Amino acid sequence: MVSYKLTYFDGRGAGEICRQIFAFAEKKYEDNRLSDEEWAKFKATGKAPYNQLPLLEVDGKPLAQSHAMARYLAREFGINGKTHWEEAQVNSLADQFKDYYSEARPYLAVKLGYTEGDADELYKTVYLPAFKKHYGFLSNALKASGKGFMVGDSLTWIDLLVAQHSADLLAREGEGLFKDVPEMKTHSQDIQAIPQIKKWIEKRPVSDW
Ligand SMILES: N[C@@H](CCC(=O)N[C@@H](CS)C(=O)NCC(=O)O)C(=O)O
Repeated sequence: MVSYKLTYFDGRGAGEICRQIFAFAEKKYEDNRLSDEEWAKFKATGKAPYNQLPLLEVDGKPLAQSHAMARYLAREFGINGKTHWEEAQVNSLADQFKDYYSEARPYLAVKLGYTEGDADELYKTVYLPAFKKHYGFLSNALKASGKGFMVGDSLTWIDLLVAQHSADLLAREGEGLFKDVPEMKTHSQDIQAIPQIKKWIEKRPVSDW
């Protein structure tokens, strides 16, 4: 049997997508959560190829970069898209999601307490334009599929990634943010109601991020 170990911090962040893929596929893995002190020691071992987390170890072999890890696991467990074309659509959305995150980062960094700044001002000038643009793209994909999924007629890992981010936004920023894209709120709620995902959300460690 293949052994999987996921090392990340004690938060959802960039580690959560792999945890949800494991949860959906009902696969066993070690959910290794490090404190900042433990991370400093781990980093010094040089085991993380790019000196960052998350890190996935498959039978002891390391793989870094959360999207590469998610793509690998999704392919292993059959939620990467039913055809090569669907897989490419999933990858396209995932790359676009990274662009959204880069644009939103100045606001998110302040809002989550990593840097100092005027969160209200950044919300108006940086975050809202990024949200409107990129959630518009996500909404277009969802409407094009017409099946409640971002791509095709079944769940892929991009649904898990987007649904968790939307759930975090709904909890943190409120429902008003989704007034022009209510279908994205429904998408998040529907994906997170999938029995394996719902079960994981109920039992996962509680964290602020
Ligand atoms: N593009 C990378 C980003 C990884 C990243 O930014 N990791 C942060 C935590 S979310 C980290 O390891 N921070 C600790 C450090 O850099 O020492 C991914 O998606 O995996």
